[in-house]
Amino acid sequence: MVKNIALVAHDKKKPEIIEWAKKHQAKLSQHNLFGTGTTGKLIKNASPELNITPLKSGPLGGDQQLGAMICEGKLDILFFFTDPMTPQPHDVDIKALLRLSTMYNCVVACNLATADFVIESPLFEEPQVHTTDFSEYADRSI
Ligand SMILES: O=C(CO)COP(=O)(O)O
Repeated sequence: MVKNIALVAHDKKKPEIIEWAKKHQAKLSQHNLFGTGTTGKLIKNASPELNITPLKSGPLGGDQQLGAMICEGKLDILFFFTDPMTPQPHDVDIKALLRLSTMYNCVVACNLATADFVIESPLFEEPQVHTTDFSEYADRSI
């Protein structure tokens, strides 16, 4: 089952996601890949066989673009290697992206250990089954 997958990393975590993507390129290459600008470019340089659709750089709106994809049901998995030790100028966008991921039951891996669990899971190849039950938000316009 082909999935839409995003690859994103903060600057200090970029070497980690580049290596991780290279290690898992055989699996990742079976799916539709998206990346925030800088992360996507660096992964593609290191693993040219990974066809990554580039979005804006994170601080220029890339996180927001991914959030919009999640709202529209167009993203299945978000691999987002975050840096918990460095303040980010677009912190509000990062929080918004992670909030929408939670809201819409998007699979999210924010570190290497979880990324390994997700990509090695038998569910990785299965159709996505988790959707959000919006009935508790019935007073909202969906
Ligand atoms: O800042 C990011 C995610 O919050 C990532 O953006 P870049 O991939 O453009 O560095």
